[in-house]
Amino acid sequence: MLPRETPDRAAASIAGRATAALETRQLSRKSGDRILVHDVSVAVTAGEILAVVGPSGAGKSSFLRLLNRLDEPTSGTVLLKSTDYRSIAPQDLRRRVGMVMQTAYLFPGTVADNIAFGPRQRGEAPAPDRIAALLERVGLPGFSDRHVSNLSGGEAQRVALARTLANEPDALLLDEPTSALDEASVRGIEELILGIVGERRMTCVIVTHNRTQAMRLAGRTMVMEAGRLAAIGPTREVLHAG
Ligand SMILES: Nc1ncnc2c1ncn2[C@@H]1O[C@H](COP(=O)(O)OP(=O)(O)OP(=O)(O)O)[C@@H](O)[C@H]1O
Repeated sequence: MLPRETPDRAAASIAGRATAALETRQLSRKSGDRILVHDVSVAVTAGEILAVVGPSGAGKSSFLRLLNRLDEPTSGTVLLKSTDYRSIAPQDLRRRVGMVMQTAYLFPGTVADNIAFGPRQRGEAPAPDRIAALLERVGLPGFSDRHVSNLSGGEAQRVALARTLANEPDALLLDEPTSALDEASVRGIEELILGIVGERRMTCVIVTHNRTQAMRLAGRTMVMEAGRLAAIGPTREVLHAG
């Protein structure tokens, strides 16, 4: 039996839902008999960073990939600003929910070509000024004409972020975005993430194996174990309890 909700709790839960920019409802994915993600319900608000931590193989990346339908849920769904994401056209969904992976998958060409890619697909080629402004924002002024093969790992991650920002997403999904970088680049990328999420009021979900990174970035943290949500709460409480 479900626990009964008191009127206060019910009101709080309705208020929480009203402000949730991204919400999963009993989100699950199986592959054959294998449970990758099971029954995860969580709501994230605009401007909030939620960290997802847990042991290797716990389903963190699998969970993230469900949030923009890179993989399809077996059951449950995701709401984006209260709209079921299954009713959003895939191209629009990918624009609204940007993703940056551990390694930046840039295609051969210049930095500007990469940043213009998303908008161009929608017939909205961005002006050079706009590309320059995005590059300025990610700390790469003057990089427009650089070929991506000449970028360091940290620079490539900054370009990946700028490419995502060019789509003006509502939500940003980050899968171990700094784990392939040296320590000096890590802090720079973390500051960038904090800055852009705050100023654009984006919703951000970051998978990280690095607990101190979760402390630095995320107000709340959820712990996954064997595909399930094992704990969620303020990062300090959750990680100190673990
Ligand atoms: N498409 C798939 N089919 C079957 N099993 C899969 C598939 N994708 C992932 N898995 C398995 O599901 C489990 C969860 O994988 P996932 O990559 O989501 O975990 P993770 O918590 O992100 O791990 P890590 O921290 O090592 O990256 C793992 O055991 C993985 O081998």
